[in-house]
Amino acid sequence: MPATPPVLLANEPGSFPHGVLAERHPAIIRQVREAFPYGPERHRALDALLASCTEGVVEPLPADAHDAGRWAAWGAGEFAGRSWFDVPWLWSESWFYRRLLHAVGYFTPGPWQGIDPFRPSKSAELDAPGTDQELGALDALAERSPDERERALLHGSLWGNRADLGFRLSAADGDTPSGTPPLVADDSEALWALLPPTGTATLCLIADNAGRELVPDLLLVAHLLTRRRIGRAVLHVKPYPYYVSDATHADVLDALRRLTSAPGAAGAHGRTLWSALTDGRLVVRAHPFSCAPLPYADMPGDLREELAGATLTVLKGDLNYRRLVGDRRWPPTTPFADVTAAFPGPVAALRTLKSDVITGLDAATEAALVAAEGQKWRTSGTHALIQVRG
Ligand SMILES: O=P(O)(O)OC[C@H]1O[C@](O)(CO)[C@@H](O)[C@@H]1O
Repeated sequence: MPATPPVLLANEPGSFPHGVLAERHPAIIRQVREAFPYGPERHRALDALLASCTEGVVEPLPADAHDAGRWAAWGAGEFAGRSWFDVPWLWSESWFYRRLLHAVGYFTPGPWQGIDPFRPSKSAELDAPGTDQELGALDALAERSPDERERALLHGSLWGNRADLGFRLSAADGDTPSGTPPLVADDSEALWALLPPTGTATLCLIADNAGRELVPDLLLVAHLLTRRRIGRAVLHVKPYPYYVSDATHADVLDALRRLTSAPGAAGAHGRTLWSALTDGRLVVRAHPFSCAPLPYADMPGDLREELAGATLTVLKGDLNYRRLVGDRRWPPTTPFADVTAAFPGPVAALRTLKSDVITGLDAATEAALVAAEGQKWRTSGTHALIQVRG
């Protein structure tokens, strides 16, 4: 393995991480302000957060915050007093969402306690007419062979990470603007090989976004249960709202209701999931580490033990990928197996490319991407990967 590069910071103007802190976070604060009729106190707290995250320094959580100790252990003490731009990017992004929840009173006893500031946008996505069309497309899939169906559902889950629920029947479906292949790595055969139809496998699916990503994730789980490629699934979601659209338990219930009220194949999958939840074949977990600003290499013992017992853990999305391989600008040909060696048990990443982090490419693929797009392919979300380490 090449020398380990440093973790990404956001202190280089013009870089992708810098843009996230300098532009995306202020835009998220604007979006949240408009999501609900928050009172003056909440607006003042949002003003203070805006000033802190753009020009200020990391300030510790109030000592009585329920998770002050946890965040202290995760680095809040070490980074206090430093510019948000000078601490690891993964850390400052994660800290932003924790501070945002503080600003809107999510954890504070009172009327705003437990109100997800991102709920309006999550609901709009789930309720959009496009979702009906996409769910309707499942009926046409029923006429395809089981293998084709399975492949389409895997790709639905993969591309759902782009918030683009398309049940693609082939890897070459869709074009990238530069004409390069959408999939930069495809270990799907290895994934299927890990899940033969014996009905005994346990799948841990570490979910990413709610709505139009979570729906195809759930459909994939329903299909795997039905085909007995798995006997049990554990769906890991976030314990509180995070990274705008990350799925919480409430979002799982919303998605499930959307499915069970749909006609045709979507409704049937919804009922499969409902009964799997009630009989324990499907379990939802919200481990605190799911919102940790740390790589999975640092996961606590209880989570490590749980994932070690899974036949396969699937991690969805860009952020989970960054946490899986380390939030570093690896040479793209760094072997995926090497950077995931510390992960307990077989692991698969399903992700569209939305940050600079990438591993496991072959040299020809990297060269073709760079020739066609410079470095844009890393962050544009038009490429995706399926990587597996058995
Ligand atoms: O929803 P995903 O796929 O985890 O993507 C989130 C990505 O968006 C960003 O927050 C900003 O683009 C990245 O930091 C992060 O990796």
